Amino acid sequence: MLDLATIDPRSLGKYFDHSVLFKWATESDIRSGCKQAVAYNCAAFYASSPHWLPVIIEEVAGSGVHAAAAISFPGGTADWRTKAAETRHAVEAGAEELDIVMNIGALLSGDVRTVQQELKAFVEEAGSCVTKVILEVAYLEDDDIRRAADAVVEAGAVYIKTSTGSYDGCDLHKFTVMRDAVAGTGVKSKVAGVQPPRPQNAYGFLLAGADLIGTRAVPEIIDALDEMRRTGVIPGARTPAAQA
Ligand SMILES: O=C[C@H](O)COP(=O)(O)O
Repeated sequence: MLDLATIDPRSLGKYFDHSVLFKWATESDIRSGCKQAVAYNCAAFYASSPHWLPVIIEEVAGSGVHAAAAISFPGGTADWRTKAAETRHAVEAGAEELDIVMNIGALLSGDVRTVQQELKAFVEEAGSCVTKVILEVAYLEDDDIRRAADAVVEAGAVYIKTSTGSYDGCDLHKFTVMRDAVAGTGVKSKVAGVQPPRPQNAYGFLLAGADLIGTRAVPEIIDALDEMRRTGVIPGARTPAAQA
């Protein structure tokens, strides 16, 4: 868990995956995002598909930031074979980390088998990539989140992730249901789509046990957390004197 009091500031970025996922992103937008990810020493940089991987790989080369892509983003409704083929292409293009969007329409229809099939194929095709599965928790009841988590654990993915950031977001309750559903399994949790993407919110989810935050707002969030680290001041926290 993140401890701002003791963390080496260069390690702060490793709690964050940076991304440029908007539909109209140009090569220039992707390159700028990569440069930010490198400057903030993020864990990975994501674009919305494998298309941008050659550009990302060029930009992050030698930095320790992993080149990453989203699969079937943002809808996740593609057939499992299409998802597997996209994953294979991403691996061939040099991806180091991959986030796939789960077919929650199938899950909510009771078709867990399709979800299991697509996740198994994803993990197999991903090989040595770090694998992450996005649920889109805003559209799932607690029991749906638990069923989705079971499929993620069964598939052997490395991370389970709350949201794409393209639809409704994630709240602390949904995150804790997801976190608890994978507790003790070794599957790690990634939070994204928190609205608004503010430092206090990112910090709150990290304190609640998130292993990683995915966000488009890396500079704003990491700058604020670093300020908190340097000053020992938590924004919004009241001092004992102020509470009296
Ligand atoms: O991983 C997801 C994306 O980084 C989007 O997250 P965001 O909506 O919180 O910026």
